[in-house]
Amino acid sequence: MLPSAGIIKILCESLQKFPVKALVVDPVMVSTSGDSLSDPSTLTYYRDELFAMADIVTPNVKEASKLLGGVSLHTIADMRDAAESIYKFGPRYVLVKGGDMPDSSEAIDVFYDGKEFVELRGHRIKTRNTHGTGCTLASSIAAELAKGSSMLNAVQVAKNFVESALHHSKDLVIGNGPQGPFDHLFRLRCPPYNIGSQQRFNPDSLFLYAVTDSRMNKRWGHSIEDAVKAAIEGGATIVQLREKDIESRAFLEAAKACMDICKSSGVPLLINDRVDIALACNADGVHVGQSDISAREVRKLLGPGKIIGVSCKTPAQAEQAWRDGADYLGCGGVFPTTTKANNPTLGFEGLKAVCLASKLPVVAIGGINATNAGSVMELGLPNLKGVAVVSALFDRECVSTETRNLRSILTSVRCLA
Ligand SMILES: Cc1ncc(COP(=O)(O)OP(=O)(O)O)c(N)n1
Ligand SMILES: Cc1ncsc1CCOP(=O)(O)O
Ligand SMILES: [Mg+2]
Repeated sequence: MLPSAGIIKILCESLQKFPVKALVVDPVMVSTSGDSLSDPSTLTYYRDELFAMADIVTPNVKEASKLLGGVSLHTIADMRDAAESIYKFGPRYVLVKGGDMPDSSEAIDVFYDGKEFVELRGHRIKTRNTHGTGCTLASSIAAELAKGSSMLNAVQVAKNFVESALHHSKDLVIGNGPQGPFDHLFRLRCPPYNIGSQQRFNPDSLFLYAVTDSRMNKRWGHSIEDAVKAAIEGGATIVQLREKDIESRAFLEAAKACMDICKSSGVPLLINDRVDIALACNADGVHVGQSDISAREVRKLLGPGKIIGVSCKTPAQAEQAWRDGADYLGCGGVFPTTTKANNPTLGFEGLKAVCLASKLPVVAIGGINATNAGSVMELGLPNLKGVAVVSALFDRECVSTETRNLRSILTSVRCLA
């Protein structure tokens, strides 16, 4: 908070003398509650001195209006115009935050890089505990930039963090004023972070991802529960129920039983495609593909604490999945597969392209078995966390033996790395 022109001047001089790696300027002029927090003479100094040095400027709509001489901002189009005008003051990027826009079911921020606009959409969390959201967002952006993130990435991560913190603090009752504080340390306060007793997603759990298939189980006379039990016994680190031809009622019963099995072993259980089943059995998450409900919609339905995986075959799909709030990407078919009809084979080149384009953890899928799993992990891509396997585990008589064998192959590659 820079309350006077003199202080902004001193700050600018200091920044010239001691340049910083990235400068995030949150022009704290009007609080969410509407209070003016700086003297009117600061306006010129913000616009003419500080903004030109900034990597990003992050006004809320009231501040954007003030910076632009009191223009009214009521629509996304107004926010875009404001971002364009503020960009002319010289920062590299502008983020106009729409959290205070009335009558909107979403919290939409407009990001502008001088050429293109990106609308960042989040859930509007109904709570009075919003004190300090702007400061938190700006600080989170700075922290992400310090970690080496790109600007859009940093903004998205920061926005996700604020949304999660708001969600986890929404029912706190502290203090009397119109606004309450929110809890930045919510991840420590409720280690489950997830709803219920589940653990927050650990990308290392993608190491050996067992994906079930009801036809294969039928062929070998295995129930879904037995197959899942055997996969976990053999060392599967995460399980997905991919049951394409089972009736909903039977699926839910099996999913509930599998939840009990997975919970007692500390292995996350995801449901393929079916958000309804995931909600009904309180699964750890959902995996969706490009023709399923989007990750953004799934996130709205499941909330911030659940795991969402998205199948991606291209860098563009990976970028979209990240924007939509996915936790990991499933990339494949790396090799030809007969488990999923008409699934294009990407090969190592396709897998590499997706991994390199994203910061999200990736699990490779498609035709992976004991003979080729090692070669996938030997690619040594830092965000490639593991392999997802269907037939090489479940189209076999002894699921636990196959899983154990694959796990030991993956472990030996990891030990050599
Ligand atoms: C881990 C993982 N990766 C990819 C997929 C494929 O999902 P999708 O493209 O939606 O195809 P279906 O599995 O629904 O046929 C997956 N299931 N799991
Ligand atoms: C679901 C899916 N998505 C891409 S490939 C594939 C099938 C993987 O099955 P398998 O491991 O038997 O090749
Ligand atoms: Mg699907």
